[in-house]
Amino acid sequence: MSDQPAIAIVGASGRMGRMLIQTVLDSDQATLAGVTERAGHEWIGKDLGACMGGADLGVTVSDDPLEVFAKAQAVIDFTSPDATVEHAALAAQARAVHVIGTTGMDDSHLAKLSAAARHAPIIRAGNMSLGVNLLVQLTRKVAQALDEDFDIEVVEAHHRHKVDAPSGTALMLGEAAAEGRGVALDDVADRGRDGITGARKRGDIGFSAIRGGDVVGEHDVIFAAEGERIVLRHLATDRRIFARGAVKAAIWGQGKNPGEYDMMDVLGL
Ligand SMILES: NC(=O)C1=CN([C@@H]2O[C@H](COP(=O)(O)OP(=O)(O)OC[C@H]3O[C@@H](n4cnc5c(N)ncnc54)[C@H](O)[C@@H]3O)[C@@H](O)[C@H]2O)C=CC1
Ligand SMILES: O=C(O)C1=N[C@H](C(=O)O)C[C@H](O)C1
Repeated sequence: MSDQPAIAIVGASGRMGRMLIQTVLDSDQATLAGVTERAGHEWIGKDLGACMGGADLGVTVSDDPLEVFAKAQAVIDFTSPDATVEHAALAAQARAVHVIGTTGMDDSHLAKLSAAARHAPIIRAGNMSLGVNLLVQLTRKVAQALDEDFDIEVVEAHHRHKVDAPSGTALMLGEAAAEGRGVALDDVADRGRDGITGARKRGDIGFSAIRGGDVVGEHDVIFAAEGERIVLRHLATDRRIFARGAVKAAIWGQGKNPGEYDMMDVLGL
């Protein structure tokens, strides 16, 4: 076996799936173990290269994750919460590092991931880019330095196909702001303003989501006081930043003990 990890990509035809496959194929530090799509998808049983509009790669798109994971040291998963939970159990069975970018998880999904992480490492982040993970750190620091005279608002924009809101990144930023303030996000989050909402509650952390066109991902954390405003901003213009982070995580996770990790661990932030 080569010392480069073989990586399985699930959700091969997705916006992130395609980007991840290309990133692994271009990497000199990892190889492609195989790819999956959901049962019934038109790519199943076909050659991946042809599906992606190029020459044959000799890799057949599978709908059997366990068969693909058995050949892999890592699985990268940007699919849906229900699919990710199923993949987590199978990746744990195969003792493969599971890198999860999927967002929109609820508490029951997270509990199942924690159970799987008892058997193999899981690295999960709502955003795998270096820039956003730095922004998370900055947000925590700024929130720590300012008092509640500064109202905190997180504003995010994404493409028209995104199905969850607020984005995983917005929630990471909100969590960091709450931590900086020494409060629990659940106690202060204001996620759905509409109609006669009443004046803003002091100390709340507000979230707003814009959906349209092909926006890759934009996040502002606004600290607004009387007479001044600080805006921390990240603009993603290319999904490669997420794919590079995920492949880095898959490599970093090799040899790690079972448990739950995030991109702060991978990036050493
Ligand atoms: N953490 C991060 O850095 C990022 C996270 N994301 C998240 O990744 C997820 C996917 O995003 P996109 O690629 O834009 O969505 P997409 O809808 O383009 O792709 C998802 C793919 O997963 C496939 N899929 C669904 N169930 C499956 C199953 N059981 N087995 C195999 N494949 C299955 C779908 O058929 C689809 O091709 C979302 O939750 C999104 O928020 C997206 C970009 C960056
Ligand atoms: O769905 C997306 O596209 C993205 N999802 C992630 C999120 O929910 O924050 C990361 C990135 O913003 C793109």
